[in-house]
Parts: sequence; C-alpha cells; structure tokens
Amino acid sequence: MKRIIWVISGLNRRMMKLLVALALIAYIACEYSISIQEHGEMKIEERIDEVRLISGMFILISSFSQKYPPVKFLSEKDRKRILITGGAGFVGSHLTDKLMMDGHEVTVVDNFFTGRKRNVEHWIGHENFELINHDVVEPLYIEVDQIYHLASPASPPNYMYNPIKTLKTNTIGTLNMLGLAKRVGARLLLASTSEVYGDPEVHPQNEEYWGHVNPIGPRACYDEGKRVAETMCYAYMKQEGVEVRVARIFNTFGSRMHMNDGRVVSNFILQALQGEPLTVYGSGSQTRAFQYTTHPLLSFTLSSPFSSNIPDRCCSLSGLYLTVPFSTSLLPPATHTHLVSRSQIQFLPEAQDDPRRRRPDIRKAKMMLGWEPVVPLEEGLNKTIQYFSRELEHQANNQYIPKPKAARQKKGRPRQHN
Ligand SMILES: O=c1ccn([C@@H]2O[C@H](COP(=O)(O)OP(=O)(O)O[C@H]3OC[C@@H](O)[C@H](O)[C@H]3O)[C@@H](O)[C@H]2O)c(=O)[nH]1
Repeated sequence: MKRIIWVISGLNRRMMKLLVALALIAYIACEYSISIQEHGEMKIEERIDEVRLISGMFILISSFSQKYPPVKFLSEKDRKRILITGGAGFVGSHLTDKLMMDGHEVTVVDNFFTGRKRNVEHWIGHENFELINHDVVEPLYIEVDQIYHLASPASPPNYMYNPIKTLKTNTIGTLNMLGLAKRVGARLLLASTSEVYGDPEVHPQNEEYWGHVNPIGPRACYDEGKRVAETMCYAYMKQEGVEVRVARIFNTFGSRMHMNDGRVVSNFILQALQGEPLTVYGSGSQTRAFQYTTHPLLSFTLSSPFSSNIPDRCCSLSGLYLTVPFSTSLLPPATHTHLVSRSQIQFLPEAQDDPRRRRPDIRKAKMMLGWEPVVPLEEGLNKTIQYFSRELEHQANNQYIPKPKAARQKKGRPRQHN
C-alpha cells in the first residue's frame, strides 16, 4: 500500500490525466468487445460513435503527453493572470516564455500582423496558456491582474506600411487596454520606444528629455502614436488611479525577429547569410544602442508587476551602451556579420527623418531597478545569426526565399551630418 501511495505522490497532474485517459480507453475497448460478443454485429451509428470517442481520447492523450518547457509552480496567491498584447511577436513571445516559466497564467492577444503563431506554439495546449486572435483596436473583455501592452508593429518598414493602422493601434488600442486595466483594477506596462525622442538634440537621452519629433514625417505614425500612448497612460494614472509603467525600448534584436522585419540587424544578417551586399542607408555614421532581446524583458519584469518601489515617472529602460559609432568601418553588426560571409557594403540614400544618433542614459534604471544589459553585443549577434541560419533552412524547405525589407528613402540631397 505504502509503495502505491509513494508512486501516486510522484505523479504530476499531467501524468495523472494521461493515466485517467488510458484507463478510459481501456474501459471503452472492453465495453466494445463485450457488446459485440453479447449482441453480435453492432449498428453502424454505434460504431461511428465509438470510433469518435476513441479518437477523441487519443487527441486528449497526445495533448497531455506534449512536452512543454519547465514551468514553476506558484500558489494561488502568487500566480497572476497576465495579458500580453502582441505576445506572439518577437519581443512579446520571449516575455510570454518568461512569465509562463515563472508559473503565471498568460493570455496572449495578437492580430498576427507581425506576430506569428510559431513564436508561441510550444505553449499551445498548456493549462496556464491561452492564445487569442484579437486586434487591440477592438475592446477586450477579460479578467486579468496585469497587462503588458506591446501590440504594435515596431520596425520602420512595418509601421510605415499602414500609418493609419499604426496610429489606431497605438492610440485606440492603448485606450482600450487602459480601459480594461481600469475596469479590472490591473496594473499596465506600456512598451514604448526610443523613437519618442525622434531625432534627439540631447545625447545621450534620459527620462527628462522631451524629444524632437517631426509630427508629419513618415515616422510620425509610430513616434507620435507612442507619445500619445504614454500621455494616455499618465492621464489614466492621474485621473483614474490606474497603476501604469512605461518602458522605452531602444534598438533590440534577437531570435524570433521576422526575416523580413526590415531593421538593420535582421537585414544585415539575412544579407550576409545570402551572400548579398549589406545595405547601409546614408553615410552609415548614424549611431544606435543595440541590445539583445532578453534585456528589455528583464527590465519589464523588474519594473512592472512585482516591485512596487518604482516611481510613476517613465523609466528609459534600455540600452547596451556602444561607444563605437555607427560608422561603416566600425559598425558592429556590419563588421560582425561580415564574418558570416565576405559581403560587400552597398550605400543607399539615407532613410527619411532617420535619427542621427541615439543612446540611452541608463543610470536611473540601474539605480532604481538594479538593471543593466548583460549579454555582450557579439554574443547576441552570434545567437541571432544561428537563429537566422536555422530559419533560412526552414524557409528553404518550404521553397521560400525571404528578402530584407527596404526603408522609405529620402529624396533629394543627402542631409549634412555634424
Ligand atoms: O538595411 C538597413 C536597415 C537600416 N539601416 C539603418 O540602421 C539604423 C537603424 O535602423 P533600424 O530600422 O534597425 O531601427 P531604427 O533605429 O530606425 O528604429 C527602431 O528603433 C527603436 C525601436 O524601438 C523601434 O521599434 C524601431 O523603429 C538606421 O539609421 C537605418 O537607416 C541601414 O543602414 N540598413
């Protein structure tokens, strides 16, 4: 008896369900053979019913025996119901992984414009996970404790593809999520962007800097969309008492970036792997602070749900500081991806309203959250190159050759750089 109790206590919930399903199948099979023995031939309808039941059981069993990444057990008190908008996207899906593995109940909402089911498919069927195909521009009525609001296209070619939709997502979508946060009393974190600084006149940028944005330029749908999204967050906080956090993400790269994302790192890697020239817009002297995808996640979870000692003011939470300028000879992604193939560099006209330099001042984030980037650029790039190589193989098997997306280029004379 003791031995049986010991075996049962060693079984987890999924194994228990598997055993129950097996027992049910055995029972049905038994009944089936007995009824045939007793009544001779069964009616066709009865047989169909039996077959349906048995195949249903098999589906049930295969879903129980599916392997998921390890998930921590959290008590009812500590386990939160978390909504991640844009949770099937490049950054969102990594956040989904982190919060799932931490043991929370995660609902991913995505309209799959730039997000992909593939990014979260490893969680489908897990009892803590739900995937909803929904556009945040429409209201959403669910019960949650926390909201991570990431939904929006983020790469310049993607957000410029349909500027009105980008504006709607960042304005109406954010209003809907704030309305939800207010109704259910949830805390909301808005994933904002370094693009709120536009083409900054102050360098490096800290939380106090208000930015320098062209309100009618091609980037405005995103820059101004995120700026008004931030304004909405603070208005809801002041007027309605909704707890909000705003994190401004700088240039992020890593696995699960879409092949056709169009940002510089994914373009360079794809071009290098395909033996194409690396396209540099303008002189290549523009600078960016690149960070690996795990960095913003850590800052999100540090700033948003669990710690209460974070001030209401925005935190510019990002950035791998690069002292190397974004120049053609030193440009880190370019020089690194050069190692993948001996690609040439092709200079193209500069992108319209392209910020000349951007780098965050992370002192506040470091002081308040104890946060700083840890993955060196080269290591991050290596991981991303490996991911893209695997993706290319996968795409080749599907007879699809991805092409990097081009930016909207400026017409006329190139801008004079200081
Ligand atoms: O193929 C390319 C792509 C881009 N670039 C240049 O590389 C620099 C970086 O461009 P990216 O498209 O990667 O990113 P951007 O800095 O323009 O915008 C990004 O910034 C921060 C994020 O939060 C935003 O979501 C994203 O819009 C720009 O100067 C761009 O003109 C190239 O030289 N070649």
